[in-house]
Amino acid sequence: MSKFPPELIRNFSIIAHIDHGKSTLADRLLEETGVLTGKNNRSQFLDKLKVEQERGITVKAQTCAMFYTTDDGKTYLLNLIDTPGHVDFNYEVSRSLAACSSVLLLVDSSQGVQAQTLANYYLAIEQDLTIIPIMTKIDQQSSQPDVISAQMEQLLGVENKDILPISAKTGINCDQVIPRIIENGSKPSGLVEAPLKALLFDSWYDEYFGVICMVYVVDGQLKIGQTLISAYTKKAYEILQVGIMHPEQVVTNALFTGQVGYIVCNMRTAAEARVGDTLYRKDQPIDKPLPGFKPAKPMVFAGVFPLDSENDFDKLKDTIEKLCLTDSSVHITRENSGALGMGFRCGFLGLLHMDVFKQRLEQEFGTETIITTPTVVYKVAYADGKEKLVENPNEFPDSFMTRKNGLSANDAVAVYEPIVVATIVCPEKYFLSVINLCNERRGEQKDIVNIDEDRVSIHYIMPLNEIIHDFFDRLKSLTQGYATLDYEESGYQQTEMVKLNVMINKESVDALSFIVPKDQSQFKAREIVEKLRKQISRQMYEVSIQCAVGVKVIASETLKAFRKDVTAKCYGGDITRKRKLLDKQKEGKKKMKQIGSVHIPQEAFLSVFKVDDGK
Ligand SMILES: Nc1nc2c(ncn2[C@@H]2O[C@H](COP(=O)(O)OP(=O)(O)OP(=O)(O)O)[C@@H](O)[C@H]2O)c(=O)[nH]1
Repeated sequence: MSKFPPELIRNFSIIAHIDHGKSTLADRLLEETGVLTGKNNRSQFLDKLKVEQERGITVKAQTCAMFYTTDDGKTYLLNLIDTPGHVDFNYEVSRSLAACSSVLLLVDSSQGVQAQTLANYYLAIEQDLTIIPIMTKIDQQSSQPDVISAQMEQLLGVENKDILPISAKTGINCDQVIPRIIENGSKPSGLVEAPLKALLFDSWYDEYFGVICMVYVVDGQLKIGQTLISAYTKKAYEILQVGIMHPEQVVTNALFTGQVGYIVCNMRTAAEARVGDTLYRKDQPIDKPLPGFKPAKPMVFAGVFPLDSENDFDKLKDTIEKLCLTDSSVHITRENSGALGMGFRCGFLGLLHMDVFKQRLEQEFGTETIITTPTVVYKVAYADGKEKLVENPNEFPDSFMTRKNGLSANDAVAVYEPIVVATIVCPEKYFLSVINLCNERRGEQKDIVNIDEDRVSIHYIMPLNEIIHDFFDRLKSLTQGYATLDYEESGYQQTEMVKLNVMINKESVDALSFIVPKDQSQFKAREIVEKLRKQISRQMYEVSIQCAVGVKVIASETLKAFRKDVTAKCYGGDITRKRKLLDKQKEGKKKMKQIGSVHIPQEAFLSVFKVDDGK
């Protein structure tokens, strides 16, 4: 590819609330520039993963180069960097934005400004990007262009005359989008003659090429055969292939200042490609790396176990390893549970990320897995002043010491939980229900702003633990789907939590223990033992189901002894039929987990893990 001077390059992203039409607009732009032709034209080209197509959401940011020649004969290189829209993936949004100079800020002309529009807008402002406001879906009957433009003016600091109304679906005004990007968007501001500084902003694993890194050449240039150094690890890599995504890999052998493209070098694992890292040339040392990103930090942890731990563990291990090659933001360690056998402790960016991972796992793995109740990472303080991060309920202390003197070093004295600032945008008529829900979930009101006559934007400080347990679903159902949510982590705050231990016939079932606010422990304990009683069928002997905090039992149920006589319906003495039924019963037992002498069906675990606060 010829060397494009930075003034002929525009790197931009499309940012919007989920479902406001980013991918549809991206497809339009690819069509306008001839990237999508009959051969590869399918809707939403940028949404590559199967899960993305099934759920219609973008999970992983994809990038595509386009060429556009203006009336005065100048050819521009436009790099579109698609961004995911869901709250869990905010870190992907910010890392994509670091490769851009401008953003198309897209707002649905009937939905208006939503929680993620605001969150993404602030991310773009923080990074000093030029904002090109676009109002889309104007073909819709429910579209309210005047109301929504006024909202955009008020909340997004844009001028009415700059808002471009379009329909990405029918194509109205879509031909004006690229000219706007060229005229109003900023060019990259790097230094052509300076030593190379390339920002690694995305990576994935390709079965054929291995690790592929997306880079933005901030200063200088890079070429095939050069040796690059990672500013983070100081490891050296030889560039084996360089190119652009157009939309598939197209080899160019070099990338120049301001360009975005991919490199293949001898990186072995996705973990080596650290997003936010600066790559520089071995023969051109640099003073300091580019400012990095906030590293993606797992916020929600859960255990993942095969249903049949004896036979399927290796297969699960292979599948998880394979998935992690393409999604390095999942954090994996081995976990051994007395009840569920060998499995993995996995850390996710949020609940949607966990859900997407689970769905991909089931697609690849082919069978169902057990995912234990998700938990956040607690910080536990000990008497000797040390602190420990706890991501597994089993490592949570059984009790906390309240007295000041006579403590030994290992005594836990306090617990802190992660908190977030949540932004909820909803119609005013649901305002009270939303406030009640937030209060119920231990939230603390920060402020409330009227967006317009009908809608409000509500800010709450909330424990993350309350958000990960079906908060979003409850919010949606209370507001008939109208509320939108975004949240940002905001450190830790001291709290009072206890660990609930579940015991079956006095034996502790590690996989079922979980952490709850102290003042809800009684209610939660009752709920668990009742759920278990319903799910565990009667056995040959009496079974006690108990829930305890430390050694103190706070809820218990007893199942009376009983043998389910599966042959009762077989009148007469057909011994073969009777044998068959008994065999079937035995078979059924195999699908159960044995806790001591008690067989617990998978459904019992699943029912406890299923988030349901009974409201
Ligand atoms: N009527 C109409 N529908 C549109 C338009 N643009 C997008 N849509 C529809 O809106 C829905 C969401 O569009 P997407 O392009 O998938 O939205 P997105 O913002 O990429 O979604 P995420 O990637 O999940 O954030 C789809 O059903 C589109 O067909 C438009 O201009 N007019």
